[in-house]
Amino acid sequence: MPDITHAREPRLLALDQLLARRSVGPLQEPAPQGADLDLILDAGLRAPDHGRLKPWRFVVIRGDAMLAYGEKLAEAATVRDPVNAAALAERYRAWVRRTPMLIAVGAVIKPGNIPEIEQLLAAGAAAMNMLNALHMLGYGGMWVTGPNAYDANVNRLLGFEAPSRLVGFLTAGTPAPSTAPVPARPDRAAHVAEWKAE
Ligand SMILES: Cc1cc2nc3c(=O)[nH]c(=O)nc-3n(C[C@H](O)[C@H](O)[C@H](O)COP(=O)(O)O)c2cc1C
Repeated sequence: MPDITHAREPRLLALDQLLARRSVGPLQEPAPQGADLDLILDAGLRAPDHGRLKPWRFVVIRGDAMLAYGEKLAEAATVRDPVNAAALAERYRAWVRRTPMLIAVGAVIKPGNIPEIEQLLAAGAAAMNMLNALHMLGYGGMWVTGPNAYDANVNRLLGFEAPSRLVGFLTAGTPAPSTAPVPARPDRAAHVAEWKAE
C-alpha cells in the first residue's frame, strides 16, 4: 500500500484504509487473537440492526478445532454429495490446514415485524465491518460461502438451527507473500446513477 499517511488530512486516514481494502486469499499465521480479535469482533457488533434485534452471531474456529472442523465438513459432504465425497473431503482438509482462522458469521432470526432479509443484511454488514477491521489492523481475510454455508448440517454444527442461518465464513490471518496482481476497482460511473424528477 502506498504511504499515504502524510498526504491526507487525519480524518481521511480511516477512509484511505477502507478504500485500500481487498480480499486476501493466501494467508499465513498469525491469525488475530487477544485484543486484536476482540476489536475485530466488536467492529462486527457495530453493524446496523433494524429493531435492535442484535441478530449477529459469530463463531470463531481456530487451532486444533480447525482440523476437527475439516473432518465435520468431510462428513457433511458425504451426506450432501456422496459421489464426490472423497474429493470434497480432501479439498476441505487442505483448506482448513492452510487457513489460520475462520469466523463463521450468521443471523439468529427472530420472528416478528423485522423481515428476515433485514436480519440477514445486518449479519452481512457485520461481516463487512469485520473484514474492514481485519484489514485496518494489518491482517487479511476473505468472505467465502460455497455449499457448506447452505448445508443444514454445517449450520446446525455451528449453532444455526433454521430459520437462523449462516451468511458466510471469514477467513482470517496474515497476508502471505503474493505476486498476484491487485484487481482494478470497479468504475464508479458503471454503478452509480442519480435519479432526478422529470
Ligand atoms: C456473500 C459473499 C460470498 C462469497 N463467497 C465466495 C466464495 O465462496 N469463494 C470465493 O472465491 N469468493 C467468494 N466471495 C468473493 C470474495 O469474498 C471477494 O469479495 C472477491 O474475491 C473480490 O475481492 P475483493 O473483496 O478484493 O474485491 C464472496 C463474496 C460475498 C460478498
